[in-house]
Amino acid sequence: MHQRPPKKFVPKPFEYHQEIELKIDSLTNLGSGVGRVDGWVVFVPYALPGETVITRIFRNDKNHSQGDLVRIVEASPDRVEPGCPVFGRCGGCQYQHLAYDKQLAWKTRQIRELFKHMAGEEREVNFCESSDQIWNYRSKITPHFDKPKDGVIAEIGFLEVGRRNSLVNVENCPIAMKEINDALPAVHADLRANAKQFKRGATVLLRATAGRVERNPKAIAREEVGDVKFDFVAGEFFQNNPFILPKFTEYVGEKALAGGAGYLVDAYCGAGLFGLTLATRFKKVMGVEVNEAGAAWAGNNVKLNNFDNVSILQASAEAIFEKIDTPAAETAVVIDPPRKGCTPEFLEQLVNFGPERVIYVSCDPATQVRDYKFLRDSGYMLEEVQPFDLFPHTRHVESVMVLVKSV
Ligand SMILES: C[S@@+](CC[C@H](N)C(=O)[O-])C[C@H]1O[C@@H](n2cnc3c(N)ncnc32)[C@H](O)[C@@H]1O
Repeated sequence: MHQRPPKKFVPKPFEYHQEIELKIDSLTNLGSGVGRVDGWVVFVPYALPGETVITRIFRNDKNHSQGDLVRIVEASPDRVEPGCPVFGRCGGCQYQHLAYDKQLAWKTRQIRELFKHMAGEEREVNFCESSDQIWNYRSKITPHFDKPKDGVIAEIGFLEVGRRNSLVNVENCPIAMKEINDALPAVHADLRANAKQFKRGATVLLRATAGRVERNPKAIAREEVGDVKFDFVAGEFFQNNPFILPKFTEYVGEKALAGGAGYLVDAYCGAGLFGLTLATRFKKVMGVEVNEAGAAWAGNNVKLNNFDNVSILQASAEAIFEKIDTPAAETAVVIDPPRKGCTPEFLEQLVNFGPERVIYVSCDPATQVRDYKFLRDSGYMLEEVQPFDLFPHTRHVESVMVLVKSV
């Protein structure tokens, strides 16, 4: 007898908790294994390509089903021991059980598949560039806890896989930097000792900065990339894998310069990462940031590093090109929008300005490919796609597209 199904369970094509044997042949960009039964797709998190597994179905959707991994009948040679005791329960990492070079290969392939499915193109994608450090790389974590019950905090950690309101206690996070892990037990102890003060749950910040850990989101943090210094507000955005930033910014710089541009626009500039690391190679750099505090700190970083050829504009990227007076044919534009990508208004202004090349940096390749189609249809040719693994052991990947004006 199978367990009683939830009310909304659709009983086709599988029964609730039916166990089936499945051969896994690929990985989705959410990190789930994919297998097929007579052509019907079944997603199984933590099952790897090449494996035969037993899965227990818990949901049938319109064109696929979802199952839990019950048992591995035949393991992949790429399966490795995860580095974290709560891997598989904690929602933070999806790939700790997959050999690192295969993580890179799958991230590369997933971007290739986005081009195929979203843009109808067979595209070469360069092999994903690895992070120099693949454990203890994250410079920021933000664990949560729920409202204390009877003065006791239960878990302090991250969302449990597949849940919206259940946390996994995380005492040590092997992808976070060593100083964060060194500080974590005292942070847990401190929160638990003060549990009675919390009327509700909260999120806490642990930001590694200059060899120490900052917990105040309003404090000023510092990062250095090569010999460029960045000050920013600890709770705000800064790329959180410092071990890959030198080669990441170097690549963006090399591509921005490749057509001979003397001017650089860094749209969505944050604390100024691209504009400032590349400032010495351009005659003039203009950074644009919508966040007022962010823009002020970017301006501050210009002074901190004594650049006299960089200006920072506090504005929405949508409204910058009217203010940019550099010759478009000699200007390269770096864009690095949030996950949702660029707005149509921004893209229209960009192509109306018509820079010689656009280096599009994105942490969500799906919205990036969507925006690429607009740029392609507006006369930009895709020269190269280079993923960077800013987030080892997770499903996330940073993707850089190099687009050159062709008409
Ligand atoms: C993914 S971050 C990149 C920041 C920076 N390039 C870096 O690598 O550190 C995106 C940035 O875009 C800013 N932003 C979001 N919408 C914007 C808009 N419409 N115009 C300008 N900046 C925007 C955010 O505040 C954030 O700092």
